[in-house]
Amino acid sequence: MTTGRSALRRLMRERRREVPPAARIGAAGGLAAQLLAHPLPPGAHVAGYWAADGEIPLHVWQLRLPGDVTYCLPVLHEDGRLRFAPWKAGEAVEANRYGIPEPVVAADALLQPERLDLVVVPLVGFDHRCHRLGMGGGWYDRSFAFRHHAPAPPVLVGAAFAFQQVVGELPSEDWDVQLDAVCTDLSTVSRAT
Ligand SMILES: Nc1nc2c(c(=O)[nH]1)N(C=O)[C@@H](CNc1ccc(C(=O)N[C@@H](CCC(=O)O)C(=O)O)cc1)CN2
Ligand SMILES: Nc1ncnc2c1ncn2[C@@H]1O[C@H](COP(=O)(O)OP(=O)(O)OP(=O)(O)O)[C@@H](O)[C@H]1O
Repeated sequence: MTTGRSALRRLMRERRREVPPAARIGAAGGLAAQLLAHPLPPGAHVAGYWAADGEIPLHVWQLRLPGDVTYCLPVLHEDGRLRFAPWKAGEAVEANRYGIPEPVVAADALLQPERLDLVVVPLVGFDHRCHRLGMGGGWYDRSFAFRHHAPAPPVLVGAAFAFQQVVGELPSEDWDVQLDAVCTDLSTVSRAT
């Protein structure tokens, strides 16, 4: 069902980009409230993303995180798996090959995906089973493939506008990593256990 996936991806990306600025800012606040309901261990390492292509923004959540939490952003790595770099507002970033800013840090400051407690995962579409349709690079699926056989942490929580939930079920592939939950501006959908 590769065609189904690419047509849906195009449609959802268009809808995401069409959200007016005021609605986008309001949605970021609603999303933050949903995300903050997830308990974090003391000194947690969490990953967000730098919103691009109309994605729901994470800045409100980032600003409201407890002071002992380390916020990280994804960094593309040549082995096809993401690394995560601690990042605070104002620190240096550089556009990656997709034009998405990523922190400029020394290699030894990068964290492996396994090191994180909570990962907020960008997505294009999701369904009631917490299956995810991403941008099509397979980055999150490769990086968190270990979650097929291992329990959380990291807890994987998708972030989306409520309208990104599809009716019915997404066509899925063997490699798709199911999310533990998806938070939207309006509510949280949890994976059936
Ligand atoms: N904000 C954000 N950061 C992220 C992701 C994401 O979805 N959102 N990723 C989630 O995996 C990774 C990057 N994956 C991406 C995969 C494809 C495209 C993309 O725009 N593709 C273009 C054409 C490809 C190209 O230019 O080579 C397109 O589809 O139009 C962007 C990011 C890591 N960082
Ligand atoms: N665990 C894996 N091992 C090897 N290749 C993988 C794995 N997971 C995904 N891929 C590859 O990644 C490609 C893209 O996958 P898919 O279309 O599901 O990406 P996506 O989840 O939408 O993207 P992203 O995570 O970048 O947002 C697939 O064609 C597949 O070949």
